[in-house]
Amino acid sequence: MADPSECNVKVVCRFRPMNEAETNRGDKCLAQFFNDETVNFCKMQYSFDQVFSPDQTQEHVYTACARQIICDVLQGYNGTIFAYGQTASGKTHTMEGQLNDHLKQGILPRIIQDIFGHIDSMDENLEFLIKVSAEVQKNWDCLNTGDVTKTNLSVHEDKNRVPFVKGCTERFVSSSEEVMDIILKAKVNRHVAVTNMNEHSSRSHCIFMLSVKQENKKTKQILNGKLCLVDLAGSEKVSKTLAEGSVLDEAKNINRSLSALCNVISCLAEGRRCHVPYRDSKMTRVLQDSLGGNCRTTIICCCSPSSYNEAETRSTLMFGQRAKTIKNTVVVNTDLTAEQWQEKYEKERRRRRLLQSLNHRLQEELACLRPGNYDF
Ligand SMILES: Nc1ncnc2c1ncn2[C@@H]1O[C@H](COP(=O)(O)OP(=O)(O)OP(=O)(O)O)[C@@H](O)[C@H]1O
Repeated sequence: MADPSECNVKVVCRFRPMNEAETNRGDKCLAQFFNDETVNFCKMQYSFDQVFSPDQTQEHVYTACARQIICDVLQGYNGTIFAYGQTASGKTHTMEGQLNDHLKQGILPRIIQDIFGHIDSMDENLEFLIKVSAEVQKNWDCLNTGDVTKTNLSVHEDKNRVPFVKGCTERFVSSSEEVMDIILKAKVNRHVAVTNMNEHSSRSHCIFMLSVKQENKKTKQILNGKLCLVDLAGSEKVSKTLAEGSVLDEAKNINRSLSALCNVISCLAEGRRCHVPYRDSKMTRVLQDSLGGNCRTTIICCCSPSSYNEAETRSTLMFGQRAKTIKNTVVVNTDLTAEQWQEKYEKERRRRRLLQSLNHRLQEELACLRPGNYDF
């Protein structure tokens, strides 16, 4: 088993192009790009692990910030990619894109195809068990075809204290086509759920999980990698959405969970790890392992270059700057084989014997030092 290693959360920033409405309105483009790591927005400079200007392709973004995660997951690490930014800043474009268009597809379909491509070319002694699940804001279970409006699934912790959504449907899959089919159905379910709940807002967080368990038939070694792809709801101010009534309540709810996310990030960035407020929202609880846990995490800050969105873009860039300082400690998730358990047992036995003899020597020393036993 690999030793734990500390790695920074990787934070990248992607600017979308000015859109037609912004150009027609005469908005100014406030972003200037100098190199791959720096952007100048409204006369302030921001540095990231990588900066993507509007002309950079989906393929480029995928290769630069997502491809590595496939190796991580297949080596038994957990990996998360999440997109943060205001509405229409390009989160869904980046995470999903146009699912069936080879050039315009985003990270999710590319990762799925590459994972299965890697598996096909790997050692034939390896046996894989892959399952997927998807959930959205209010913990709707998107893969549940029987009752799509089943809401408010609760968050529990597994034996390793890792939170998970209890009762969320998981599907075993055997090909990238099967996963894509499931994703398309999940999108329809999500739409039906939104309509049934009479919520006309498209704002919601969407979390897609893929677990890969692999067993080496020769060595019996088992590795468990988990991939989590998150498309967060837009982080704009509620007043800008012109929402009213139940939509306004929902918008406030979403903003509460995003503000819980910001509080968690601030806390981790300042190194205050003992009281991280993960429990302030279900979304931060579900993402607990990705934020400050056992996970290689990439955050994609999606931004609009337009002067109309200046405040939101600044706030997204500041969010990214804070998140850059977070460090996660990652370990390979492995189930031990019988021999490894035996080895671990023997090692613990040797350690126990050593501690017992040390304890014995210290007891003797203590007895000698007790009053009246000094031998000057
Ligand atoms: N980098 C880009 N290049 C070209 N078009 C883009 C880019 N980013 C976003 N767009 C376009 O901008 C529009 C809004 O993008 P998208 O729907 O991805 O935003 P979003 O942040 O997911 O919004 P919401 O929070 O409302 O879901 C879409 O039409 C999308 O195709």
